[in-house]
Parts: sequence; structure tokens; C-alpha cells
Amino acid sequence: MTGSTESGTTPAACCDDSADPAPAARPGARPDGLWTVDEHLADVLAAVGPLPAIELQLLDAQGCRLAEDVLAEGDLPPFDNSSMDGYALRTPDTVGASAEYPSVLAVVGDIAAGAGELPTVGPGQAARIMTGAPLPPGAAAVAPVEWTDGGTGTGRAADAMTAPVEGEEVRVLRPVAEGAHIRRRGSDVAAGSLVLTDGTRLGPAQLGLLAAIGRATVTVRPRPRVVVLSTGSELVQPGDPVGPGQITDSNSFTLTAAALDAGAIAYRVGGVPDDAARLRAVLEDQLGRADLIVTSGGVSVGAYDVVKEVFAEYGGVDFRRLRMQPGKPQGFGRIGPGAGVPLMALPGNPVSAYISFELFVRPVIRAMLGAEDIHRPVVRAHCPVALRSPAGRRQFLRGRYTAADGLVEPVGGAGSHLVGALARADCLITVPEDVTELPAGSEVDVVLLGG
Ligand SMILES: Nc1nc2c(c(=O)[nH]1)N[C@H]1C(S)=C(S)[C@@H](COP(=O)(O)OP(=O)(O)OC[C@H]3O[C@@H](n4cnc5c(N)ncnc54)[C@H](O)[C@@H]3O)O[C@H]1N2
Ligand code: MOO
Repeated sequence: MTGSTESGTTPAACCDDSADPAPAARPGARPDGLWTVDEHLADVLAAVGPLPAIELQLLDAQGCRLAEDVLAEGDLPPFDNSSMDGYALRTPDTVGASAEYPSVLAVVGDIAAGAGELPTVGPGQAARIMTGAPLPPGAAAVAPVEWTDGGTGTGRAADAMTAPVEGEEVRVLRPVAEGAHIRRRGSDVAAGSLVLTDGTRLGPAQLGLLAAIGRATVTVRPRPRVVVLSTGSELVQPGDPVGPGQITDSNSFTLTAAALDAGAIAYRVGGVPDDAARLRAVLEDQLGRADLIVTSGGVSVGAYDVVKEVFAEYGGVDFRRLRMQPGKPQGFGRIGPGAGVPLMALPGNPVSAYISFELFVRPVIRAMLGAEDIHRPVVRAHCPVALRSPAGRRQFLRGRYTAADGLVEPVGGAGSHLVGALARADCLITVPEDVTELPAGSEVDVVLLGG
């Protein structure tokens, strides 16, 4: 694989456009051989769209967007019921009731939540009723147990229901208004009403509502299945011994976690060595379960980069250089039979891989999900430190943003190997292509990474 010559401390010196080859002769190639960030983003987004809708069990649909309008078949609540533990009664029986002169009512039944058979409450009568239990015929209100003596015969306000007693009488200590403590049928959701619209993201409350209206399955845009693989013979897996010249594969973890964070189902495939046959075999294996394949490494100009060679065999994968730093070399296209599976080949340097993911892969995943908010939020902030940036490149420096005072500070240098600083950053500071120096205090665009 290629070795980057960056120092990590001198942003302006790390990307020398003179190293870029002559303009490519293929269709669509830019006169200077470089695409802008916006052109590349537009191209990758043009190649994907929301995945076809499928029907899923509710919990499998968490985080997905609805692909249907959902109507309620029945009412919610499905029947008039009590919002309090207490006594269902007829309100005229409580007119003028007080602690001194309570209304004394005969208790004719005990209604628990889920009760099927209900007593009829006549004049001078009440029924014990629990929260959520159906209102019995004849009753027009519920007195919470605290408004009664709870059937104890003491005449003192009770603080809880006690066990039912044969021949119980209850003393009601104040008047109860018509409809008090009753949750009316259909007052939450009316039968036939539109409860969730196409495109709504299904979080806990929406899934709960679907369950409440009796839906066991729902039609959604599924979460894309993203296969993440790292390439490079120098890679060993975390925990394995690291031999001379070897490094631990961190990209597959960063990118798999980022894919999950973006809303995908992500499968991490560990490092694949620079061996065309092995890479081919892994890709063939993964094609069947992937909606998107994301690779890292092997997209630059190194002598052992089999990635380009193998992707070239599939045809349809374009390798290009972008006017950005880090993340200059990028590949994308489709591989495999039929329409193929979208593939995004990111540079191997860990920071380049992650920033490329945030700028290009995340929006692709979000577009596949059918999300409207496909991009990270961008805010303006003042940077108290002077910045340098290579000419002709949009630079993305790692930073920490303080919303309260609208300030952003760079973290670490510009080197695309600086994973320590990356882990302390919460945003990317953008320096435009035509700017090489920004004085301290300048206002900059800041991409908020979230979490
Ligand atoms: N002569 C040139 N050399 C390089 C150029 C160039 O234009 N001309 N571009 C540089 C830039 S910019 C980048 S970015 C890298 C991209 O190179 P590759 O995509 O081919 O990546 P590799 O060579 O495979 O690796 C680069 C670097 O990253 C480390 N790496 C790779 N995979 C992982 C991983 N899974 N986890 C952690 N670290 C990884 C690898 O060991 C290298 O140090 O090319 C520059 N060179
Ligand atoms: O800086 Mo490279 O452009 O390290 O991705």
C-alpha cells in the first residue's frame, strides 16, 4: 500500500497538487483531473435512492422511515375507562357531599382492568373501579379513592384501595362532576384517522403507537446493510500481535460504528490483504448481503494497491481525486451482477477514511434510508487560532466547538493519520479551496459530528 509523506503538522505542505497526474482522458474527467467535494457528493448521491419498501416486525423497524400512511382501525382508548383507582358512580348522588355530610353509596361490584362483565350502577350505588378498567353502565364519573373513605366506614379520606368487602358501603366526601376521571373512547385516536404519515421516522413513541393500534408489522424503507472492509497486508486485528511494519486495523471499526450511527445495519469484515484473489473472494461473498460496500485503503497510487485492480475488473467503479484534504483519493461505482451494489472506496489513512465517510458515505446511507436530513449540521463559529490550508483544497480540520460562545478550536494537526486528535474532536473546521491562510478570530464553517 502507499505510504503518506505527511508530517501532520504543516497543513499547507501536506498535499502537493504537483503530484497529481495529468488530466484523465475518461468521460466526465475534470480539466485539472480534480473534482470538487460538491461535485463528488452530487455524483454519489445521484447513484443511490431510498431502498425499496419492505414489511417488518415493529422492533425490526426501529429508526426506519415509514413507507405507508398509517390509519387507525379502531378507537384509542377503545372504550370509556377510568383514569383513577376509585369508585364509578352517578353524579347526582354526590351533590352536596362533604366530609361532614358524605354521600353513602352501596358498592355493587369490583371492576379490574380487563374486566369483561360489568355491574350496572343504579341510583345510590357505586362500583369499585381500577385505573384503565371499563366504565360500567349507569356510571357517569369516577371519584378517586382519596375523595372517599375507601369503604372503611370511618368517614376519613382514604389513601389507597383496600380489598373488596361483602356489603361494602363507600362514603364520598365531595361532589363529583359529570365525566370526571373518565378517559373517553376515541379521545386519543379516532377510528379511521391518519396517525402516522409516510416518511415518519419510527422511534420508540411511534412504535408504541403502532402497537397500540394493533399493528404487528409495518411497511418501511429498510436500514441499508452496509458491509465494511479494510484492505492492506499491513493490517492486524485488535488484540493480535503487531509485527514489524504492521498496524492495527482501526478503519473497519471506525467505519462500521459510523455506519451504525448513520442508521445502517453494518457488517464489519476484518482486514483483507493485498491479494487480488482474496479480495475478489471476499467481495463475492459479501455482495449477496450488501446494499452498500465501503472499503478503506488502496485507492491512491501505491505499488501494491490491488483494490483498484480488482474493482476495475467489475467495471463501473470510478477512481478520482478531489479538491479536499484529507480525503483526496476516492473511488465509487457499482459492482456485481445486474444493477450491482454501490461501492464506496475510501482512502486508507484513518482520518481521511472517517472524514470521507462523514462527507460522502453518511449522506448516501441517509438517502437510502429515505431520510430528509442527510447531511450533518453546519454552523458558523469564530476560530481564535490562525489557520493554514493548502491552495485549491477544501480542508477539513478536526476541532472542538463550544456552542455557548460560538467558538471552535482546532484539535491536533492536519495529518490524516492523527487518530488520537480525531477522538477528541467533535466537529470539522472547513477552510475553503481558495483560502490558504485565515487570521485568528476568523469566522469559519463548522460541520458538527454529533455524539
Ligand atoms: N505518491 C502519492 N502517495 C500518496 C498520495 C498521492 O497522491 N501520491 N495520496 C496520499 C493520500 S492523500 C492518501 S489519503 C493515502 C491514501 O492511500 P490508500 O487509500 O492507498 O491507503 P493505504 O496506502 O492503504 O493506506 C494509507 C495509510 O493508512 C493506513 N491504513 C490503511 N488501512 C488502515 C486501516 N484499516 N486501519 C488503520 N490504518 C490503515 C496505512 O497503513 C497507511 O499508513 O495515500 C497517500 N499517498
Ligand atoms: O490527505 Mo489524504 O487526502 O490523507 O486523504
